Amino acid sequence: MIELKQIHKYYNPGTINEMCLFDNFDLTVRDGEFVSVVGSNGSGKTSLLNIICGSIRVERGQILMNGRDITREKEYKRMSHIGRVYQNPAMGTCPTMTILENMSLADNKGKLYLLGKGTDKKRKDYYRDQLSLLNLGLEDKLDVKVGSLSGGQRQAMALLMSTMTPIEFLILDEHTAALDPKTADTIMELTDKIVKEKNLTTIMVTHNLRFAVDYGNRLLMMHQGECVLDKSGSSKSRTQVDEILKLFNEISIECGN
Ligand SMILES: Nc1ncnc2c1ncn2[C@@H]1O[C@H](COP(=O)(O)OP(=O)(O)OP(=O)(O)O)[C@@H](O)[C@H]1O
Repeated sequence: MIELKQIHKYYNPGTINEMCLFDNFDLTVRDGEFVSVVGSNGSGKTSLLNIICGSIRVERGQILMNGRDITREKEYKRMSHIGRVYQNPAMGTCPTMTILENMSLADNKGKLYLLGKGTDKKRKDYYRDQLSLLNLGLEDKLDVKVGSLSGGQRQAMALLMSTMTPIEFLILDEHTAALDPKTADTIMELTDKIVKEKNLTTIMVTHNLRFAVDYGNRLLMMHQGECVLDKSGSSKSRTQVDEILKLFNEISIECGN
């Protein structure tokens, strides 16, 4: 479970550009929830993910992970429990290394890793098995540099790599946004499969309202640092894209956009 309690987040505090994004913001994500987060540009979605991952600090409030206060814990420590996939496929993989090296790197997340050390046959077979789940033929290209793969192939690898070690939480930051519609569909199906198989508590920020509606068991809409919609259970499963779009438009009109 992830709990954010009375979070205050200011950008540029003490300057003329000071901006209060979160003012007493609360959110609880329960175990096993797959939360889709939508919202207009600048509504605070990425900041929310950054606060959970420890990439940015908060001025006030508490962040709890399974009841443990991690508010002051460094990002690298938190990330041993969290997998994160970014919008840019280049963020989650190393382009100058081969598929095998990337898999080995992800496999050794959090451990003292010696690049010179070879990967034994058993481990190589395991990587092949994992890669074959992607149905992209990458299991036969272990020696190919990841930089030569397509964006979709790299994002599939980033997803696999971020969920290889035992994690509890998966953070998806517009992870299909840079992909063509068909590849985005494939990656989304793969995401759903991994989330279900590994029973990961997941937060997915997306601008794709169809994905937000079709996947996950909870839907949040953010606006100006607040949750203006929070649907779960049967209410979420009954939600239609049109309904979300209508709310989006109403909010935009209110803001004069
Ligand atoms: N490092 C920063 N310094 C100053 N202001 C920031 C910083 N990061 C974000 N902001 C501001 O905080 C607000 C929320 O930004 P954030 O990136 O969290 O929104 P978002 O909902 O993810 O937007 P988008 O959909 O465009 O990615 C915006 O007004 C943005 O300008």
